[in-house]
Amino acid sequence: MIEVSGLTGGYQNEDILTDINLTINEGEFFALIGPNGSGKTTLLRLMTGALAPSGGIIEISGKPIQTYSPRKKAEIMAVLAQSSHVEFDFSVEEIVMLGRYPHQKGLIKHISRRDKEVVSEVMKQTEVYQYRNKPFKWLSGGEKQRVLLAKALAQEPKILFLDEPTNHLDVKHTVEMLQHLKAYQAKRQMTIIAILHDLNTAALFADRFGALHQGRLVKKGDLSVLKNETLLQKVYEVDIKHHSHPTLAKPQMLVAPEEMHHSNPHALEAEVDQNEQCIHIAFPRPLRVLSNAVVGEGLQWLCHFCNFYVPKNYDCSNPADDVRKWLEKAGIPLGDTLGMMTAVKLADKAIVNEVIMDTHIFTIVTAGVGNAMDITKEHPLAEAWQIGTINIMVFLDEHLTDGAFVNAVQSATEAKTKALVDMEVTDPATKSIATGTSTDSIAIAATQNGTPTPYAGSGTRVGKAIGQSVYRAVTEAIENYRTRVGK
Ligand SMILES: Nc1ncnc2c1ncn2[C@@H]1O[C@H](COP(=O)(O)OP(=O)(O)OP(=O)(O)O)[C@@H](O)[C@H]1O
Repeated sequence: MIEVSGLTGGYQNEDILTDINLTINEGEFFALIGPNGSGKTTLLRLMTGALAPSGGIIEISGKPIQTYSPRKKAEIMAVLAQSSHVEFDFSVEEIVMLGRYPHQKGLIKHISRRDKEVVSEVMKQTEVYQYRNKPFKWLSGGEKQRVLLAKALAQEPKILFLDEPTNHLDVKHTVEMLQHLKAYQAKRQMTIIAILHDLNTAALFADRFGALHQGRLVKKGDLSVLKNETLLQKVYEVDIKHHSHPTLAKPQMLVAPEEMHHSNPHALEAEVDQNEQCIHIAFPRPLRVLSNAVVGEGLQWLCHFCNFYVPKNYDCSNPADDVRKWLEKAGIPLGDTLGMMTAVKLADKAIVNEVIMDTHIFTIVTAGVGNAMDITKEHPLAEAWQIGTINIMVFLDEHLTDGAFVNAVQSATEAKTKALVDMEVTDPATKSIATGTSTDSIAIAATQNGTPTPYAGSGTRVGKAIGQSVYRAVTEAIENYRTRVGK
């Protein structure tokens, strides 16, 4: 365990760090974060005993760092410093072997079998084994960094200090190095203290975090440190937003430069293009979208919105691939596009494009009610995937928060269901009023102009605009459908 209390220190009588108090537990991965010049390296140097503090105490396993002999320190801790320039004519293996020095006993050091085993193991772990006979100076920056990490690991330290260990490493080697370190750490209960500039990497691999700002440790704690946008904004002096990693319970940070938040005043002036196969709505700039569409699902920024017609006997074994093929054929850029499917004739579509309660809102709906369902009643589940029949796309000139997007889906769904009630659409299986159809799709797309709106439920201006627009569009689309099929 490392205990830092009341630590003050710096260079040539100038204190860089003031009153640092910190406990780092055995076996944890502690990340030091903070902007350039905030004092991270200075803190690391003080903790390793390379710099003498001007005040305060640093204890390692209950003993002040000053009481450790250099040899004892080298036995328990290893340091991978920032930009270590070793340009001697050593081979990679010789450099890594230097890490074994503290473990070699006697006046005349000799390389033991164990030394050889450890060196070869760490070279394999850091993927430098294949370069073992090469001169170190021939290696690339990233390869050198991995060799120096291997040297540090060869020391078999209890505590590993890393100053920007992923400097020079590409994405693959960054992830691999930190994964190896985590595995190694778990095996040996090694404590890692690392300066990490990349907050996303820190979020993925570190257990706890300390944020330095102008020589003070302004926050320490778990992932909540990285989720604290106000803190990060103060420390880094740039707007940082966090969002959730799509597959891991970890936050990821995104920088949002102020000057890039441009106004988008004509964003709802879309071009609508329609033929028998597809309705294509194209916006000149991307809209933020929440959707369950076949292609473009989740939260995304998209410019193109397509609703494809498919016949009732369409083979739906791979709808996303089909939509991608159709988009490619039509020359519509896949990465910018949302794609839905419907078995309803596209000519039955309804468009409501107006300003409701100060909100410019444009809703387009295709609606067939052949597979209408009452969601509250027990039903045999549909055996095969069926094509969505009420497809709703809502475009708004509003700025919705993520929560407001969810509210907007709620509002649109309530309005759809009200339309089904008023149109007396029934579930053929239960004979009760339907709440939707079995495979409905929805997209809420907003320009994100203006001040963020946190709510879009039925008690809000935006929610009411969505409700009225969707109600009218669904009603008209069902009327069109019924007129065509003669029901
Ligand atoms: N050897 C030195 N002598 C005098 N001042 C120094 C020395 N090394 C660093 N400093 C100063 O101490 C302050 C903190 O530097 P430090 O290297 O600890 O910051 P850092 O947070 O690690 O920055 P970076 O992210 O840029 O590596 C800086 O203002 C720096 O100029």
